[in-house]
Amino acid sequence: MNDAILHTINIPADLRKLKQEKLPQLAKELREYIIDIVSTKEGHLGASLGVVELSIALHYFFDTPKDLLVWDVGHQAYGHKILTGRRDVFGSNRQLNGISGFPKPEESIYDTFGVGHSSTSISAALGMALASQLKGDYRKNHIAIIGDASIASGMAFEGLNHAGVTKANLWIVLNDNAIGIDPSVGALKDYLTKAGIGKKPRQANIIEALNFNYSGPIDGHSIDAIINAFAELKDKDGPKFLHVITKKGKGLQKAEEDQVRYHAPGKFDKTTGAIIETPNKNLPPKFQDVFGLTLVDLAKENKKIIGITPAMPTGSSLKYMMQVFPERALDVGIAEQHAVTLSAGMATQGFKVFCAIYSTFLQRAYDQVIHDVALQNLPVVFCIDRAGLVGQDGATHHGVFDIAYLRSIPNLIILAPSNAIELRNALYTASTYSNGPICIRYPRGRGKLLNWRKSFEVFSFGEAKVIKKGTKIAVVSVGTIVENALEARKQLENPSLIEIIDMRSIKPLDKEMLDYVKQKFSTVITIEEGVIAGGVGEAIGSFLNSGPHLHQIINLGVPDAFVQHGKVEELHALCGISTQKLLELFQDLLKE
Ligand SMILES: Cc1ncc(C[n+]2csc(CCOP(=O)(O)OP(=O)(O)O)c2C)c(N)n1
Ligand SMILES: CC(=O)[C@@H](O)[C@H](O)COP(=O)(O)O
Ligand SMILES: [Mg+2]
Repeated sequence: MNDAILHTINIPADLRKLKQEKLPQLAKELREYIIDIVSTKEGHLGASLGVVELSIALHYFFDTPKDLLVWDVGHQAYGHKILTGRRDVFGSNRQLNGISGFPKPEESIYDTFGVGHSSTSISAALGMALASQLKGDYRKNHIAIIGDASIASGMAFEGLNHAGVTKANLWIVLNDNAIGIDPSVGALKDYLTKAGIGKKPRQANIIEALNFNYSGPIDGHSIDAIINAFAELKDKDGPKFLHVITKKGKGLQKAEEDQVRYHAPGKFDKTTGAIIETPNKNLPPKFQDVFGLTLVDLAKENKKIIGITPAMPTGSSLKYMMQVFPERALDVGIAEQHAVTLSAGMATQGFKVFCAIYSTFLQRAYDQVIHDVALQNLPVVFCIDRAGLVGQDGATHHGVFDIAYLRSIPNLIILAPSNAIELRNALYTASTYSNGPICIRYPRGRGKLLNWRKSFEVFSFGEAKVIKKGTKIAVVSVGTIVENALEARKQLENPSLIEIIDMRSIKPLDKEMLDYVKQKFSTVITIEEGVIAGGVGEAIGSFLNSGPHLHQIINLGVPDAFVQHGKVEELHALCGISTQKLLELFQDLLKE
C-alpha cells in the first residue's frame, strides 16, 4: 500500500509532520495493526481500540515526550506504544522478555509513569505538574488520560480535589465509554451518562465546581474535534478537563457489541472478530467459577450471605451470584478500600460478607483490613483471587505479597486450599464461622479436578495433611503449587524418598505437623506462590530450627525482585517452582 502511513511513524515527531487531514487514515491503520497483533498474541483489546483517535490527537497536539502523558491503568495504551517507537516489537507484547502490556518508564521515555493499577494518573500527573512549577517551567503540559470507571475511584477523587486548588499546568482527559471491564456503576456514572455529546448535564457541572476549566463532552472518535478542544483549552490558566465520549472496542463489530468479553478476549479471528474457543470443552473449572458457583450454593441456604466485588464481577465470577441474588451481590466499582470497609459495616449488622478481591488490588485496602476488619474481629471473608503469579499482566498484577502482608495481622485466619474441592470446603466452612475474619487465597485459572461440586466437608483451620509419604526429604507446600511438587515427585526414579505435606492453613500453622516434620526429616523444602521474604516458609523455617538440631531448610517462592510478565509456567521456572525445576532440585538433594 503506497499511501500507508503507520510504517513511517517511528516517533511522535514523525506524526506531527503529517497534515491533519491524513490522521483519520493513520487511525484506520493503527486500529488494524492492533487488531492484527492482539488477535494472535492476546492482550487487552477493547480499551485500546476505543482510544485510537485520542492517542493520535494527543501525540499530534502535544510535544511528547517533553509534554508528559500519563495513561491511567495503561491497558488502553497499545496505540501509544505503537506510535512511540514500539511498532516493530509490539508482537512481543506481554510475552516473556517482550514489551510490557502497560506503560513502563524503563521501556520508553514516552512512558512517563509505571501503571497497571487504576486511578493513579491524576495524582501522578499533578505531582509532575507541581514539580515543573517548582522548577520554573510553566509551559510544560502534564496530561492524565483516565477512564470513566477509574475516575470514580477514591484515589482519583483525592487528586481532583487537590488539583482544583492549584494553578498547575495539568490536563485531565476523561475517556468516557460508560464501561470499565464490566459496566460502570455508581452515581458519577449516572451523572456522566446524562452528558451525551454536545449536551450538558442538567445538574451543575461538578468538574467546573472543582475549579477546572471544563470542555466537552465531545466525540472522541473525531480527531479534529479533539484537537480543536485541546486548542481552545490551551491558554486557560490552571487545571483543564476535557470530557471525550468513545466506544470501547471501536472498529471491530463484535468487540463493540460485547464489550465485556472483548476487554481481553484471548485469540480471535481478525477479520470476523470471532473468538477462537478451546476445542476441548471438558476442562477443570477455573478457581473463580468454583468460588462464584459455590457462593451461590451457600447463599441459597443462608440469607445473610452477601457478595461484594470492587469492579471485577466477571473476573472474580461474583457475576453468578449477581444473576441469582442481585440485591445481595454488589459491584461497588474500582473502590477496594470502600469494598473492605463496606463489608465490615455489613458484618457489624450480622451479615456474612464474602468480599472477593484480587490479591494485587487488596494492597490498596491494607489499612481497612487491619483497622476496620481485623482490629474489630469482624467475620468478613476475604476471597483473595489471583493469588500467585498471574502471567502476562506482569509485575503490577502478580498476587505475591498477600501472604507476607496478611500473616502479621492479628485475628486473621488465612487458608490456602490446594484444589477446587478444598476451596469449596473452605468457603463452606467460612460461611459457618462467625468468630472473626478469614482469608482464602486461590490463583488465576484452572485446577486439575473435573469433579468438584461435592457435598460440603469442614475445612479445619490449622490442619495440614501429608499427601504423599516419603523417607528422606519433606516438601511443605502452600496452596495449589503443590501440583508441581507432586508431578516432580512422580518423575523421580524413587518417589518414596520425598514426603509431600499440604500446609492448607497459613495462619494458624499446624504446629503438630511441624513437630512431626522436625523429628522425621533433616532436609525440608517449603514452597509457596508468594514472596519468600516474610512468607510462610520463613515462619516454618524458624519453627523447625528453634531447637538444638539444625535442619537444612530451602525456602522456595518468589525472590526479592519484581517478576516480569510471561506465561505462568515460564514464571514458575524463573522462580524455581516449576515441575522441572523442582525435579532438578529433588534430584540434586537426593544425590548429596
Ligand atoms: C486498583 C485497580 N482495581 C481494579 C483494576 C482492574 N481494572 C483494570 S481496567 C479496569 C476498568 C477500567 O475502566 P475505565 O477506567 O473506564 O477504562 P476503560 O477500560 O473503559 O478504557 C479495571 C476495573 C485495576 N487495574 N486497578
Ligand atoms: C488491566 C487490568 O487490570 C485488568 O484488565 C486485568 O488485566 C484483569 O486481569 P484478569 O485477566 O486476571 O482478570
Ligand atoms: Mg471506561
